Amino acid sequence: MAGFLLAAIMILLGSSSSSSSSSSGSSAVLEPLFQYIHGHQNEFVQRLGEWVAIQSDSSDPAMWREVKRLLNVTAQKIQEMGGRVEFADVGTQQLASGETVALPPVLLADFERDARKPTLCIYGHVDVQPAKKEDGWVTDPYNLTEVNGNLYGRGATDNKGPVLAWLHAVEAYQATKQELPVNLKFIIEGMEETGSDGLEELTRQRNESFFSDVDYIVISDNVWVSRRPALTYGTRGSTYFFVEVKGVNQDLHSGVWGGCYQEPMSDLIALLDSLIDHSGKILVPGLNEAVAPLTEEERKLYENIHFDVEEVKKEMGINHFLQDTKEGILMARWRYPSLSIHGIEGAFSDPGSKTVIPRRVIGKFSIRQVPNMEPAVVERQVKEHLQQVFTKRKSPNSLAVTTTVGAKPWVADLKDPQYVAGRKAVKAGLRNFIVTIIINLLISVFISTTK
Ligand SMILES: CC(C)C[C@H](NC(=O)CN)C(=O)O
Repeated sequence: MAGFLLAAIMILLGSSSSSSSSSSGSSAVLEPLFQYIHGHQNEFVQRLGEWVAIQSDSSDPAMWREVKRLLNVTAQKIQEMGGRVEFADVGTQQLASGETVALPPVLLADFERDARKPTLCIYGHVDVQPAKKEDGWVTDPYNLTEVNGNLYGRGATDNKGPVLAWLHAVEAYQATKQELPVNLKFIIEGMEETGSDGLEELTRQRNESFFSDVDYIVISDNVWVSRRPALTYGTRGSTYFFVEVKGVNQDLHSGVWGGCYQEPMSDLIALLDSLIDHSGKILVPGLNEAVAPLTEEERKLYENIHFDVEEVKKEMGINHFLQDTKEGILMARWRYPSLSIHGIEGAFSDPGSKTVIPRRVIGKFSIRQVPNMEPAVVERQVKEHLQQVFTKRKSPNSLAVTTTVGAKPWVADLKDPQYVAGRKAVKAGLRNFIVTIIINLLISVFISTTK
């Protein structure tokens, strides 16, 4: 929690060092800010606990009321700090049942503007993906719990903590009567975890209004590679697949019916197994061909990235990576496509045994895509491949493949002035932070020796 807040402060201070504002990233600003943060740590964590307790699961339309509740809580906090808020309508979604429902709105907010300062727009989301204790959580996912100095709760990192960190940074500036070095705007959504329905269209519509004076957008919705600050300059895209195999019209007892007909689950397992091999290679024909080739310049970038393979192995409990080198592992995570199987709906997954043969199962997997892959092409390639495998099995069951999400990959130019400024800002913020820590240490040593 303190890490997110620190990162937010670092960015604000970093931005101030390049603006003409009288505020500066000196210890005169930092000192009261850090004191305020230190003194309100429990309150901040308690607020994060309240946010985590709101089950804002955007994958379930029945839970959208909770998504809206948290958007309201966020708006209220912004208003209490003097911000203006607007809930922008982003249309409707048709559910599998055929019913059409209104999507949770997107929260747009801003604070009083000073024309001499640059304007920073913070993007964040307050929705989460489903989480149940049975999924393997050690603690209740919706009850923020501290274990060995770390806070665990659904959405604590992705993305409630970072959104709150920004709000707490504003609170700290205001409470200590420090002038914010930038103008701030917020765009907070509640549908990110299911593909940000309506968001792209909204940003287009508001390009000439809400976004017209925005100089920089900050997306605090990613993780650092190590404990060193990191700027994300690209993310992989994603297409989410549902593979439905339907058999008879009721679940059957394996002792009574097993052996006399083709079970949907066997078809599904064969289909899922045809997607990827033991080395992580995606077996869908044509899919890897679109991947942008690795240039020497790009390869070199990976050499300097701090990522301690042995430490990560220990921390994550991974005893073997599919790649042999740090660079190979990072490239597999960032610049090559990957395919992950997430679950099977309709299959028995509770503890204990059950001898039922499910009549209908839906396999779920997703493909992370990279430049120059096109979600529409990937979708076609996967559907054709699955159909071919299914046809070869001569199964009497029925197959249906559908998709959601379809997010394109993006990669920014690291030499773009905004990234150059971002790097400088992080360095400046970090330098100021370290200087303040040293000054504080020296002061406390001086006080204790003169007592
Ligand atoms: C489009 C995806 C389903 C969204 C999801 N986003 C995040 O995790 C962002 N922190 C993802 O799985 O990438």
